[in-house]
Amino acid sequence: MHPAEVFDYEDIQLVPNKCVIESRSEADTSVQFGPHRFKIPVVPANMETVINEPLAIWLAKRDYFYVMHRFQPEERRGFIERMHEKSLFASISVGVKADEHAFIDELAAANLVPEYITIDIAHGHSEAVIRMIQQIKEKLPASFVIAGNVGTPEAVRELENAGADATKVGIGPGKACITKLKTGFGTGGWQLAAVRLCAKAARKPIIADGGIRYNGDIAKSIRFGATMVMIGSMLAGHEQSPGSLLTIDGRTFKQYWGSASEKQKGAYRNVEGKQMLVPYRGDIANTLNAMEEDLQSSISYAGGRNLMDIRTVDYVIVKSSIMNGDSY
Ligand SMILES: NC(=O)C1=CN([C@@H]2O[C@H](COP(=O)(O)OP(=O)(O)OC[C@H]3O[C@@H](n4cnc5c(N)ncnc54)[C@H](OP(=O)(O)O)[C@@H]3O)[C@@H](O)[C@H]2O)C=CC1
Ligand SMILES: Nc1nc2c(ncn2[C@@H]2O[C@H](COP(=O)(O)O)[C@@H](O)[C@H]2O)c(=O)[nH]1
Repeated sequence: MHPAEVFDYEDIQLVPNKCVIESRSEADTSVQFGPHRFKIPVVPANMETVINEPLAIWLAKRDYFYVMHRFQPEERRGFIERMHEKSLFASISVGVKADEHAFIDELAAANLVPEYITIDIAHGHSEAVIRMIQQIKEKLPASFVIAGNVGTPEAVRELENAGADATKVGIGPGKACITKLKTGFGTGGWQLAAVRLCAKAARKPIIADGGIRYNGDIAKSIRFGATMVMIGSMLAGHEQSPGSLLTIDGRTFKQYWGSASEKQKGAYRNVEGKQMLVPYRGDIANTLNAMEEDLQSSISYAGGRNLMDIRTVDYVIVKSSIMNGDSY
């Protein structure tokens, strides 16, 4: 890989084009992803401190994408039923162990078909994920399958060839992640470049997952080939976020922990995530509205009218990668 091709969000600036709209409100940020069209190309991370059932309902009712986490497996069947009773789409996560294969069989036998199924494991370029994709495609062919996480073009191609409808890119760039420090592997520090390489190889949509620190990083992800952007820490600090609210020295925070943290696992075994606090940010509606408005502005700077007009703008690399502010 040429060094010039290795960069992260903070290293890139997009180059403006002549504006063709009279108001930012004319810019259309919506995106088609699988069977639905969503208001913005943003999905809260499928983590226990980021999404829960009330927030999933809130998001689905307002045309935002969501992916429910997989850490209360006994709740998932009822969750799908309750979403469908409300005429809302059901979007769940699964792992790859034997009981997860049994769960897919159970859904198929009950004719319960989630609109979206995300296969969520740390190292998604594996036979275990390929087997799970194949099983879902055989038993629940109408479900849109998102597989991950991966960090290479080869992995994207292999999971797509196995039947995945979308792949999720990002090994170790997350705020609560310590994979890069504990294992030496991943896309931490060059996540945006990894999204670019993966998107060039992809024939299906890519989700850029992890490392988003500013709203402008959403536009940068779209520029480099993502169709959807998964966000954890920036969406964990809200009134609706499941983590507990804490006040320290007069400042309010919400809990945020990695899905591979000791807190999530209940034991210090194969830990690749940490627990932390994120500033409390109030109503998530305001944050999502701000993301939409900033994306409308991005589209205007791109000289376009629609989200995908961002794809073709020029860019410059302005400085070297750092570790994205993360620490162990
Ligand atoms: N995006 C990211 O960078 C990362 C995300 N995570 C998140 O943490 C959660 C837990 O992830 P995960 O531990 O994969 O889930 P699981 O504990 O469900 O593991 C899934 C399966 O994959 C195996 N496995 C996991 N990692 C590896 C590996 N490196 N090599 C070989 N086999 C492996 C596990 O076996 P065994 O446990 O016996 O090895 C298990 O059988 C998920 O939500 C995941 O998304 C975790 C780390 C990185
Ligand atoms: N290496 C780890 N990555 C994790 C863990 N839990 C979640 N994640 C990934 O992070 C993103 C969110 O990133 P953010 O920068 O927006 O906060 C999430 O979607 C997962 O892919 C973990 O324990 N270890």
